[in-house]
This record gives sequence, C-alpha cells and structure tokens, in this order.
Amino acid sequence: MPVGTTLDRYIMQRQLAFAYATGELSQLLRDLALAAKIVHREVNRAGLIDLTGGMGLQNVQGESQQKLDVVADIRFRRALTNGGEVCALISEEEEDIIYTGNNQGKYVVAIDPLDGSSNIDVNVSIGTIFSIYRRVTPIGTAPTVEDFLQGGHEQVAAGYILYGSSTILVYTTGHSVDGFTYDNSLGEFILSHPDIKTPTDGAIYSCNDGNVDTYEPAIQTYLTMCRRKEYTARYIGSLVADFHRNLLKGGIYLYPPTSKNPDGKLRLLYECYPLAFLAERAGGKAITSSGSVLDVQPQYLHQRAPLYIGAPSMMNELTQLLRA
Ligand SMILES: O=P(O)(O)OC[C@H]1O[C@](O)(COP(=O)(O)O)[C@@H](O)[C@@H]1O
Ligand SMILES: [Mg+2]
Ligand SMILES: [Mg+2]
Repeated sequence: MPVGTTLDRYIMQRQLAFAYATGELSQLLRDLALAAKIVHREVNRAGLIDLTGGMGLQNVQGESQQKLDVVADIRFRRALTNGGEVCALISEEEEDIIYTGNNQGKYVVAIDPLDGSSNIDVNVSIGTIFSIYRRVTPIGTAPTVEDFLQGGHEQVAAGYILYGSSTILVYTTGHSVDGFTYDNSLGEFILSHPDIKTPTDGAIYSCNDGNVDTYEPAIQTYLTMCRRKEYTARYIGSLVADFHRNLLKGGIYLYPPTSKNPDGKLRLLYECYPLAFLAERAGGKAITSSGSVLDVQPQYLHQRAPLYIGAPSMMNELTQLLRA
C-alpha cells in the first residue's frame, strides 16, 4: 500500500484481504490507535498539565508509578473497554487481570502502557507496547489466566507506539511490519514505513553499561567484541526507543540477568513477546538465555525474562558465545 495511506484505510484493506476476517481485530487496532492519539497529546503537554513526577504509589513490580504510567494505563483500558472487542487485559500497572465486562469480546490484550518511565520527566522518547491474543476460553464466559498464558507464538498481533520527535505506531498481524507516523494537523496515523525489514547486520549495541560487571561472562565477552569492532554504543533507557532505532538501522539490544534482576528486568508478556514477534517478522531475532523468546512457556502474568534482540548476524554471534 502506498506511503500516505491512513491507518484506517490500511486496516480496512488488510481485512478485505482475508476472506474469513470479521472485523473485530480491525476495530481493536483502531481502539488502540485512538488511545495512542490521546496519550500522544498527554505526553506532549505533560509539563503543562502537571503530569510529570510520581504518584507516590508502587505497581506490582515494586516500581514507583509515574503519573503518566497511570494516565496511559487508564486511557488504554478505557479505549479497549469501550471498544467492546476485548474481554480482558493485563497491564504492567495492575497486578491482576482487568475484566472489561465484554464477555462477548474475542480478544485479550497484554500491555505496557508507558515504557521508559525513567525518561518521562526528562523529555526523552517513551512508548507503549501491546500484544494481542484470540481468547481460548469460550466466548460469553469470563476470561481466565489461560487466555494470557498461551505463549508468544499464539499472538495474533503485536506492536508499539513511540512518543518521540514524532509519534509512530508500528505493528504486525503476523505478516509485514508497518509503521504509521501521527500527523497532528490531520489527527491521523499515516503509513510512513511500509514493510519494515531490519538490516541483516549492524554496528550499534544497546545495554546498560552500569550493570556490565554483573553480566555473565559470555555477555561480557560479546560486549568486549563490540568495543573491539568499534561498534557504536547507544542506550536511551526506553526499550521501545532503543528497539525502534536498532530495527531501522541494524543493532542489538541486550538486557541480561543482573544481580538486581537475576531473571532479567523486562516482562515476558508485554515487553519481550511483542517485540520478539515484531523482530522475527522484520527479519530479526530474539532470544533469552536459553533459546528463542517466543518458545518460552509463560508461567505467570508479570514474569520477567532476559532479552537479546536485534539484527540476525549480530544475534548469531551472541548466540554462539551464549551456547559455547
Ligand atoms: O534503567 P535500566 O535498568 O537500564 O532499565 C531500562 C529499561 O527498563 C524499562 O524502562 C522498563 O520498562 P518500564 O519503563 O515500562 O517499566 C525499559 O523501557 C528500559 O529498556
Ligand atoms: Mg516497559
Ligand atoms: Mg511501563
């Protein structure tokens, strides 16, 4: 589809391409886009409307919640509940399953409403990450945890919104990965990055250098190799922003186990799975310490996992060291 196509038209065209499609997933994607427009507006004027700083509360991860974490959580929940296609969702900001009351809804969503919380108050790019599953429990009944623990391969769609110098929505429904830039004046997401393919190789590596001494030897060896090859170190500290840059330019992002987070810091269901699903459809790779991210069997909602994700050649080099 040509650059310049609106997201709405793109979704409709893709739906028409699938004879069995009934439109619920299309509507769900529109509901996500609506919430993204509202959060885009809130992010842009956060400093003007007292949306910076903490809430003085902690989320289930034991992290202090920022006001925008909570606002984004409310906005996405509300849009997905009012949209009617989602029977339940899980969010980084909520311990338990959020029931929308739409038991006729076919889908469940796992969401990181605001990614990169440590960057909110300093005007650095932040994002939202989402993952969509078709429920496995019967329609009309109350959804259960089973609907969320299906495994990464069972995602029917995944994506992120990056609130950066421009706001861009990138998603896949299992085929191509496409990016839509938000045009403020039109109030529309416009196709700007069709069929994204990540470069086979890259020269950018992203990890928190402050944790290097606690990384396992194989990771330390890999990072030494990156330095010897004079790769460029880039780390924004917002997963979505680091992932997006590396996706377009070729690079690798590493969040290994650390002494503080022995299972890794990032959450399997709403950070690792969706980005791994996207990366693989764009020609990249995503692994944990033991194998493909998408092969990890989920055990519980806010499970953490180490994440290594990026250009296939760089990932192959890392995998060899991890398996050695
Ligand atoms: O400060 P650290 O330990 O490097 O962690 C940064 C990582 O943590 C995160 O902020 C975790 O995500 P949230 O902000 O959604 O909690 C990632 O975006 C980022 O890559
Ligand atoms: Mg996050
Ligand atoms: Mg978050």
